[in-house]
This record gives sequence, C-alpha cells and structure tokens, in this order.
Amino acid sequence: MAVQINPSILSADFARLAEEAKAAEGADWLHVDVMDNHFVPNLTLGVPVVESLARATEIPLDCHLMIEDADRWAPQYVEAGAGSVTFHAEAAAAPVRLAREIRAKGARASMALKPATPIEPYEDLLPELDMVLIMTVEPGFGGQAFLDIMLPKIRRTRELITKHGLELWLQVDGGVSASTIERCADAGADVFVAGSAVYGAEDPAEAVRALRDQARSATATAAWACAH
Ligand SMILES: O=C(CO)[C@H](O)[C@H](O)COP(=O)(O)O
Ligand SMILES: [Fe+2]
Repeated sequence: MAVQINPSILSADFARLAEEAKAAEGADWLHVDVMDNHFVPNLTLGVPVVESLARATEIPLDCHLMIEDADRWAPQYVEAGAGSVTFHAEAAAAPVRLAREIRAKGARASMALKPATPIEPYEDLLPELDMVLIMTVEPGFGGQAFLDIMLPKIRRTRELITKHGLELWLQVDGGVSASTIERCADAGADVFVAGSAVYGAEDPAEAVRALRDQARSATATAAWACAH
C-alpha cells in the first residue's frame, strides 16, 4: 500500500513558491490551498499563480479549492495545470457532473468534506472520484490542531472504499504531523497533507522523509491494509 506525502504551500513563503516547492524534495504532490474569503475566512491565490507554479515545478499540483461556486471554477484549475483538483462537497451544486468534467479534462477528481459533513450521503458518488479528502481541521488556516474526532470518519470512509472495491485515494488534511500521522494511517488514510510540519521544519525534505517512514510503518500494521 503506497503512502503519499503532499506538503502544503500554505505554510511556505509565498514570495518564493518555486524554491519552496524544490525544498520539499521527495514530495509526491504539492498541495495548493485556494481560498476565496467566502467559503472560508481567508484569501490565498488563484488561477494565475497555479499556472505559474505548474510551469515552475516538476512536482504535480494537488489543488484544494476552498471556494464557492466550485462548479464554475474547478475546471479552470485543470486548464491551469493541476494534476488533481479537489472541490468541497459543500460548495458543488452538481458534484457528479463536476467530477466527470475534471476527469474529462485530464486531471484526477477529488471531493473534500468539512468536519461536520458526513461521508455516508456520498457513498454512491465514490466511483466518480479518484480521491476523497477528509478535513481534520476546519478549513481556512494552516497550523491548527488536529481533530481526533475525525478518526472514525476516516475509518468509515476506508470501509466504504473497501466495500465497493474502489481504487480511491483517501487524503487527510489539517494538523497532520509526526504526532498524528500514524493515527491517520491506522484509520485508513493513504495521502497525507502536511503544511506546518514540513515548511515549519528546519529541513523540509527530511520532514517529508520522516513523515513517509512513519506513515509506511503504521500502514504496514493497519488492519485495513493487511486485509488487502
Ligand atoms: O487546507 C488547509 C487548511 O484549510 C491546509 O492544507 C492545511 O491546514 C495544512 O496546514 P497544516 O498541516 O499546518 O494544518
Ligand atoms: Fe488543504
């Protein structure tokens, strides 16, 4: 079972994004948090920055859209060069149509759930997706404390993926660090976003390696992974 570590540039220096991408050497994807100050109370970056970043780095971009009107904007992030586009279930009027459009344009389609949004109503949509993102903080800011109460939701999502025999990645985002990543892996996550734990470290590349080692060993003994 492969684990992936996606550093979040929300915690990087926005004036040096291309260099910061290189500093997290060994990362599987670069996680790009797009916030519009409406869906979340914070404002970050948009399509032009994603376009420039896609040209400036070889690492594929994992765009997490914390924006309203996802149906209108998400396809533009595929055109800007994102390899994976995550829209929020709470912000998409037609999630199936949107996932199909993202895939048709050539990117991986992913759907995120805020902490208070359950996975169960979306069970039938899972085959339309390449990844589900379970938020482990309220979206909007980096550096927040991990919400342990999300662990059962991660577990239930993994059970649904297994039940339907899907090749779906399960991403966790928010407060993922050396002290929480093992619990996430044990519960069923296989893609880990880490902002402050990578860019707040003295050596971001070493932080990526260490997080990967921890996630790998926790996955090796996890009941959900052993059953495969
Ligand atoms: O989507 C996000 C916040 O809404 C970020 O990806 C996330 O918070 C990463 O930062 P950290 O690892 O420091 O929590
Ligand atoms: Fe994010």
